[in-house]
Amino acid sequence: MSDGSSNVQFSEREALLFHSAGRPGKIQIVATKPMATQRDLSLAYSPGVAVPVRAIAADPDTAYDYTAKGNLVAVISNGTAILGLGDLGALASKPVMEGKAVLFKRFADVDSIDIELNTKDAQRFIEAVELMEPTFGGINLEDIAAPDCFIIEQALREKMNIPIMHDDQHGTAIITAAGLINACHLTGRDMKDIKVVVNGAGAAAIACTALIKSMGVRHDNVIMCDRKGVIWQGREGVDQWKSAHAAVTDHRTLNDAMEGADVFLGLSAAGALKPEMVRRMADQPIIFAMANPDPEITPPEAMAARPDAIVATGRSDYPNQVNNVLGFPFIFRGALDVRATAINEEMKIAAAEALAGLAREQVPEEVALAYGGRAPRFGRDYIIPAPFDPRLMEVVPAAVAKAAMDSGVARKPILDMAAYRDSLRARLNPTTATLTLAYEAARAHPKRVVFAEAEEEVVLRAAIQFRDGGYGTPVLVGRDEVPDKLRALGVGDPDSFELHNSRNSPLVGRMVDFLYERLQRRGYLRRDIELLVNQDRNIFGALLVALGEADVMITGVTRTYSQTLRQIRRVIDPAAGVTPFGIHVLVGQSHTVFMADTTVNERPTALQLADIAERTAAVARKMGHEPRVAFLSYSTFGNPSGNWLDSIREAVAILDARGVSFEYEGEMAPDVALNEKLQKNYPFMRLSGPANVLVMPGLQSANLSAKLLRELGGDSVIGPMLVGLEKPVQIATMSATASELVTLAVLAAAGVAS
Ligand SMILES: NC(=O)C1=CN([C@@H]2O[C@H](COP(=O)(O)OP(=O)(O)OC[C@H]3O[C@@H](n4cnc5c(N)ncnc54)[C@H](OP(=O)(O)O)[C@@H]3O)[C@@H](O)[C@H]2O)C=CC1
Ligand SMILES: CC(=O)C(=O)O
Ligand SMILES: [Mg+2]
Repeated sequence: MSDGSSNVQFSEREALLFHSAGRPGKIQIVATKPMATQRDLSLAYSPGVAVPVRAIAADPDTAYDYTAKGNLVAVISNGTAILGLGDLGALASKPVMEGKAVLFKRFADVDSIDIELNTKDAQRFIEAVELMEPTFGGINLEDIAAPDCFIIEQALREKMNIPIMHDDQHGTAIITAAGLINACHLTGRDMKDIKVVVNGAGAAAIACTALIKSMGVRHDNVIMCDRKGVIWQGREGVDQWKSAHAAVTDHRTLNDAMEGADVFLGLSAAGALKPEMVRRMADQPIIFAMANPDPEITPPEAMAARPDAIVATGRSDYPNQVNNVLGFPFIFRGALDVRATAINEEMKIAAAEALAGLAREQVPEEVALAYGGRAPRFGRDYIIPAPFDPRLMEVVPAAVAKAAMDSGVARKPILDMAAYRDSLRARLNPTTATLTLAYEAARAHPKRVVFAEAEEEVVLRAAIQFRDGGYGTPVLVGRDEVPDKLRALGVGDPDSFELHNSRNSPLVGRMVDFLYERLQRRGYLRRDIELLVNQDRNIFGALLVALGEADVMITGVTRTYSQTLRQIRRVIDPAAGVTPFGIHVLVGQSHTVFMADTTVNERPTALQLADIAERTAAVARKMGHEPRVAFLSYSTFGNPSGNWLDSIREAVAILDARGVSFEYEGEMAPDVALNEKLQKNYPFMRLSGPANVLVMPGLQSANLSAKLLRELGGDSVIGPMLVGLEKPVQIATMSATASELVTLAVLAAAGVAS
C-alpha cells in the first residue's frame, strides 16, 4: 500500500502563469467551416444562413443538424460554493467553469462554454437559464450552494426539455457510489450493514446520501453533520433537505459520530477530520475525504492514523480520485448522443455501475501507461478508474445512452450500439491521451534529465516546469550565473537545483578518461578531450548520461541540429544495429501523422528505409495509433517512373520478407497516402485507410516538409524526436518553447521517444 503521498507540486506563481500565459484563460472558439472566401462568408452568414434559419423555424429539431446545439453544454454557476472555497462570487468562479469546459472537450469531445451569473437570487437564476434553452444541448449547473441549488435544479428540470444536471450533486454522487460499491466489495461489507458518517450537508453531501440510501444503505445507519454538528431529529432550524436525513441519535458532534463508523464521506471543508477521529473508526475504515482543493484529511495523515484504511480524495495527485470529473464529460456525452430530454436516476445508476465495473476489470496493457506504466490491479489503491483512462470514453457514455433509451428519455435512440462504441473511441485523438499518459508515467518513475543549455531562459523555464510538475529531477549544465537567472524567474530556492559547471565539476576527470578512451584512436589528443569536456555543454551533458549520472538529456536551442547531433555522437553510440533518425509528429484535432526521417540521413538506403518504417511504426503504436505506413515519393506505383524508386521498392520487399505486423505500402505521393478517395484508384493497395506514418525518401524533402508544416500548418508539432541512440538524448529545434522542451523531456523519460 502506498503512503498515500501527493505526486504533484506547483507554486502559486506557476498556477497563475499557467492561466495568464499566451491567450489569457483556457478556452477559445474555433470555426468548424472554412472562412476564407467571399463565398464561404456568404454561406456562413447572410445570405446563406437564412436557409437553415427557415429550416429550423419549420422544424425545430433540425437545429441539431444545422447548428452546434447538439454538442454544446453550458457550465453555469453563480459562484456561491466554489469548490470548498465558499461563496467568492460569480466572477471568481470563472476559472473553475472554464476548467470544466476544457475537461468536457478533453475527455469526451463535448463543446462547452462557461457562463457566470451575477445573482444570488434563485428565481432570477432560473429565469436566466431557462431562456438559454435554444442555445444548448445540455446544462451543467456548478458550484451553487445548497439549498438554492436544489430549488434551481428542480425548477429547471421541470421547465426545460434538455438534460440538466447539477454536477456537485449528481456527478459527485455517482462517483462516490461507484467508489463505495468497490470499497465495500474489497472489505467484505454489505451496503445494508455499513455505518456511514457524512460530513457536510450541502449540495454534494445530500445528493450522495440520497443515492447511497437508494442503493441499500439504511437511513438509520447514516449520521450527517454540518458546521453545527450532528443533524439529529428534533434539532431546531434545520431546512427540509437536511431534515430528510436527520438521525435518531444521542450523538451531537462529528467526534461522537465517528465512534465505530465504517465509512466517512467528507463533502465539507479542508481539515475537518482529525486523526484521533479516524483512529476510532471500525476495522478497515473507508475514508472518502472529497473537499476540494484540500481534503478533510490528507491521505498521509489518514494512513498514519489507520494503516488499514481505504482512502480516497477529490484530487488527481493522490491515489483513488473520487471526483466528479470522472463522470460529467461521459454522462453528458451519452445524454447528448441520444438527444435525451433529461438525466434521470436510471442513467445515473448506469454510470455508477459502469464506473465501478471498469475498476474491477483487468487493465489492458495498452492502458497501462495511463497508470504510470504499470497496470494497476483492483485493490485499496485502485478502487476507481483514473479520469484519463481511455476506456471511460467508450464504457460510460454507452451505458448512459442505453439507460436513457431503456427509460424512455432518448429522443434519438442509437440503433447500432457496437458502431456507437467505435465512434466514441474515434472521437478522441489517441495522441492527446498518450501525452497525458506519458506525463503520468514520467511522474510515476521520475528520471534525472540533463538540461544542457541552462543559461537560456527558455531552458530554465522548462526545467522549472519539469521539476514543479513532479516529472523528475532537472540536472542543469551551466555557469555560475544560473542561480541568479533562476531567482529572476521567481525561484525562491535556486540552490536546490542541481547545477553542473564543467569548469569546476568533480566529474571532469572521469569524463575525460571515458571520452579519451573512446576517441584516442580517432585523432584526438588528451588535451583536445579536456577542452571538449570543459567547453562544450553538449559533450559535458551527454557525458553525464553516458556515465550514468543522469538518465536523459535535452538540448538543441543554442546550436543547429546537425552540429548538436555531431557533438552528442562523440559521446553516445547508436543502439546496436540501428541508424538513428528523427520523427516529427503532426497532431491535429482528429488525426496524428508521424513523419520520418526528418533529421539525420540524407539519402537512406533501402535497409535504412525499412528500419525507419519499423521503428516509427513502433513509436506510433506506443502513442496509441495502429500504424499504416506509406513510403512517400513523387511517384505513385511507378507513375512517373524515375531513378529514386528502387530503394523504396526494395524497402517494401524487406518488410515483406520480415513479415512485420503493421500495414505498409509504397511508393506513393503524399496526396494518395493521405486521401482515401485517391486511394480508391489503386484497388490493389494494401493500406486500409489514410496513412499515419510517412516514410520520407530523403532528408531534403523530409526536413523541408516538416519545417514548412511546423511554420505554416494548422497542426501542432511534437518533435523532432531522435530515435535510435544507445541512451535517450533529445535535440529540440532552436525555436522550441518551454512547454515543447518539457514534452520532449517527458516523452524521452517515459520511454515513448526511443
Ligand atoms: N470530489 C468531488 O467531486 C466534489 C467535492 N465537493 C466538495 O464538497 C464540498 C461541499 O461542496 P458543496 O456541497 O457544493 O457546497 P455547499 O455550499 O452546498 O455545502 C457545503 C456544506 O459543507 C458544510 N461544511 C462546511 N464546513 C464544514 C465543517 N467544517 N464541518 C462540517 N460541515 C461543514 C456546510 O455546512 P452548513 O450547512 O452548516 O453551512 C454545508 O452543509 C466542497 O469542499 C467541494 O469542493 C463538491 C462537489 C464534488
Ligand atoms: C469537483 C467539484 O466540482 C467541486 O469540488 O466543487
Ligand atoms: Mg463543483
